[in-house]
Amino acid sequence: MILENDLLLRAARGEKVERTPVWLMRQAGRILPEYRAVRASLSGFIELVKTPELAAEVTIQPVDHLKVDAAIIFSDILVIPEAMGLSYEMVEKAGPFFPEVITTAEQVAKLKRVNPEESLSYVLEAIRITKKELNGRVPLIGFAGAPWTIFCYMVEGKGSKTFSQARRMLYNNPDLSIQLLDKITDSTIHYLKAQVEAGADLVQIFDSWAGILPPDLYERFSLAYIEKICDAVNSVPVTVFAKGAYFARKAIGQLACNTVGLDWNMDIEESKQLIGPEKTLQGNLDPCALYGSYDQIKKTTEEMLRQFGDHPHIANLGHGVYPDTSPEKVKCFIETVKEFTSK
Ligand SMILES: Cc1c2[nH]c(c1CCC(=O)O)Cc1[nH]c(c(CCC(=O)O)c1C)Cc1[nH]c(c(CCC(=O)O)c1C)Cc1[nH]c(c(C)c1CCC(=O)O)C2
Repeated sequence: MILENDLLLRAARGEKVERTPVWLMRQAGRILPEYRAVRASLSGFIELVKTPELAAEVTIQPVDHLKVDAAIIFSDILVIPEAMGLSYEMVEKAGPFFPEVITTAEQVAKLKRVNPEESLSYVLEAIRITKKELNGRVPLIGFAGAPWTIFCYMVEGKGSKTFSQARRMLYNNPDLSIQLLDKITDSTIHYLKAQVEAGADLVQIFDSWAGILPPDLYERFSLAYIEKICDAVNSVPVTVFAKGAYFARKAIGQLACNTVGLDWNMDIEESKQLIGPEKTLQGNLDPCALYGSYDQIKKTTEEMLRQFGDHPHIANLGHGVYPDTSPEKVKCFIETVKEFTSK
């Protein structure tokens, strides 16, 4: 299908664009009253993720209400561990929780190789419905967690500031760690390819816990697996967002991806130098900047855009939008990007 607005895809491929495309990580979610209304009618987050018609509806809400240049499929990175046999719960105000965590080789051996058409058919169906309802208005982004970030949740069992159980396994049992990372990587590749077949126009890999590893362990236990995914998924543009991995920017620039996501700690000029001219950069306004006044938001957004200059760029925040951000402030960010870069 021909897209009416394909700015995101052209920018990802490094082509010249009339203006910078803009979307927000976590745009489909609690910032929108329309999302909260759908969510309130259900027993929980996981039910929403598993009901394709409703997942498609909340995926499209930010396109209608915020006028972003892309939709991102409403799902979670944790659907992969669940499809491998490790189910999760989403505890209100606390986040994900896995009743069983991985500690032994027997458990890793028992994990299933994901067949997305079976165990993740609800995501694929949500993608098909979304594509149909978007009707070419904007591209649809698919996604998955990076193997290391998924490993963190499967070993730790919940969110953590340090993920010390997950990091501990890398030191105490590197062989088992590798077996688990291999299995996650294999399933993730199948899953992302299935998303593309279902209609995803670009895919993003979220390595949310990249920043907690020392550089050498990051190369061995995370980047090596992201590299396999980038090599395998080559029919649509790929974005790698490794939060906190400022030490790995040069190596990330060597991956077979199109776009590199920057978090708000990463200096833009330095990132351009390290990552090089071949990659589009995505990001990286501090999500907290959206708590400022309209004038402040406009000023900090314009300053960010000036720093990216004419380097291929997709405007976004440096991480997901915080749930208590006003949608009007989000709109101010989006409109500033559109106005400032159309000049
Ligand atoms: C680490 C991670 C997770 N999930 C995700 C990541 C990587 C990105 C990141 O670093 O933030 C990815 C994710 N999760 C969600 C999306 C939807 C698409 C989008 O709009 O970006 C995406 C891309 C929905 C969600 N995922 C979650 C919610 C909130 C649950 C709700 O609405 O009830 C949403 C909308 C829950 C979730 N899911 C996860 C956590 C830690 C939490 C709890 C924290 C929180 O509540 O925000 C795991």
